[in-house]
Amino acid sequence: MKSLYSVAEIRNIEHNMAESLPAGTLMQRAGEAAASAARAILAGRKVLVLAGPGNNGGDALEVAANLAGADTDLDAEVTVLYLGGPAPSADSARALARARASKAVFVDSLPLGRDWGLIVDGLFGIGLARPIDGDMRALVEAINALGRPVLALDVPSGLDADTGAVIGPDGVAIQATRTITFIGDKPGLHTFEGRDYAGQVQLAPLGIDPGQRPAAGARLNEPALFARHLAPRRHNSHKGSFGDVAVIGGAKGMAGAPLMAARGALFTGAGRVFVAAIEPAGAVDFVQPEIMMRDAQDFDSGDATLVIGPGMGDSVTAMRVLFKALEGKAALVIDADALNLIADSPDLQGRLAQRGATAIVTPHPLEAARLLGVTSAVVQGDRLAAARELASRLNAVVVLKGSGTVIANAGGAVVINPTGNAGLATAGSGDVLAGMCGSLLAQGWQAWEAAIGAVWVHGAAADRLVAQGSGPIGLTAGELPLAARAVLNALAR
Ligand SMILES: NC(=O)C1=CN([C@@H]2O[C@H](COP(=O)(O)OP(=O)(O)OC[C@H]3O[C@@H](n4cnc5c(N)ncnc54)[C@H](O)[C@@H]3O)[C@@H](O)[C@H]2O)[C@@H](O)CC1
Ligand SMILES: Nc1ncnc2c1ncn2[C@@H]1O[C@H](COP(=O)(O)OP(=O)(O)O)[C@@H](O)[C@H]1O
Ligand SMILES: [K+]
Repeated sequence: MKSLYSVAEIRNIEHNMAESLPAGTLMQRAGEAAASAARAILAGRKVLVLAGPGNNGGDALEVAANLAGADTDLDAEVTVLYLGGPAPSADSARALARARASKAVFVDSLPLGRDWGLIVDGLFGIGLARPIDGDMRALVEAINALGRPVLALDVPSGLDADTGAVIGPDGVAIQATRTITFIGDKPGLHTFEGRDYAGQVQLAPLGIDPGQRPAAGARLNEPALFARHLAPRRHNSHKGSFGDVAVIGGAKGMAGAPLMAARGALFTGAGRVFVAAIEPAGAVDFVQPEIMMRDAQDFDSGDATLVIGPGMGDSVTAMRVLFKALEGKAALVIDADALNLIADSPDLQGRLAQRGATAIVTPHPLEAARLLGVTSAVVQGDRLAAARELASRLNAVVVLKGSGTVIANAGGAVVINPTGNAGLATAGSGDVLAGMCGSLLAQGWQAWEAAIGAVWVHGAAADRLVAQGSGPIGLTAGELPLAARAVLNALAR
């Protein structure tokens, strides 16, 4: 299981471990792990180590001592820019003495030149308490402008390890190539701005075995979390075995949105797929004639799983079909315009909450903000908290979309999705995801697993397309269903 620990949880683990280990042990282990990570990505002889005033700086000094120690076989020139205060911790003071005794050269400003084979970022870790400003800010900007490989220690300096936001207002953060994070992985490295700043994330548990770590508040999505539903299909099956999905949406001028969702459902294995259009645009979809076209006004969805909202608009008809869907017993995916209608109506919010936890809601940050009555900046400022709060208010599985999609349920479980890329930032990709959620629900998956499974496969489909050269620039939502089919079949095998 890939646990993600909040800063408070990490501090707690540190606190418990400190009692059973000799002083300085964790910092020494951090310094050793980071020095091997540094060797692995070194792209030249010159190494610049940035060491800040706290224990993150102490880690950096350990790295410098290890790379420039008398006994090292590494032919590196290590320069240390030490920005420590007058009272370093005992651990940091010990690390400083070790680094001073090594071949590392200490400087007090950023040396000219840009031929660093590696820059080690030990300015701030999980102790950053306010935006980086003044000279330190200028240093961060200068480092980022160099465009050299950067290994961040624990967290890229300036990034909030809990939320993935650059600590602001108007903050800056180190842009890392790779982040080696200590004791436990952290949510902020995987969502919002975190993926861009952290680069590749590597965990160094520092010898603390999983049994000594309490359960984490969040985890990273992976197929093991939904694997129980990934069975090969039985020979003795028929289209009724894999459920019906009905996508309700498609107001005037928005006929494409429910079709995208319907294709998402069809290509991930739903037995039969309908589009019930608010404004019927045609009797057949000639690109995908398997999809059955109906009029939402008089459509009887029977037992079909409903995906409601793509391109649905806010007409009286839209409101009426949404009301009916919330009253019904069918499993439900609520997306796009349906979310906006619910945001405007405390009555509908109450009905959704009372319905039981069979609904998946798939807001992007602005839709989530409307539902919570805040701005999208507030939602993005703490995506985990926003998803948790929405899941609890709506008593539903919430998929808060965006880089590092956050999935939460009313029981407090939180998962961050690591698949996907900026190729998904294109119109219609959310519709495809909603259809995929509906498809897995229709095939009998539980709401939680349908949501995390669909999000994982949707992102992996985009990653597959990028690996084939079809993105991220110009990737279209219409390409996702076929790629998702390949990903899902590979998992099922
Ligand atoms: N305590 C432990 O057992 C371990 C700690 N480790 C390292 O220690 C780090 C946490 O250390 P700290 O708690 O000392 O925190 P940091 O090193 O992240 O930074 C705290 C220091 O920065 C100052 N500061 C905070 N915000 C500032 C700002 N905006 N501008 C200027 N100064 C600012 C604080 O006054 C304090 O001196 C972790 O991220 C990790 O790298 C590791 O060595 C593993 C073990
Ligand atoms: N930069 C990104 N990285 C990863 N996933 C992204 C990114 N941008 C968008 N996505 C994903 O693409 C989909 C977009 O959905 P949405 O915003 O509803 O768009 P639309 O309504 O146009 O389909 C979501 O699944 C979202 O998580
Ligand atoms: K750092």
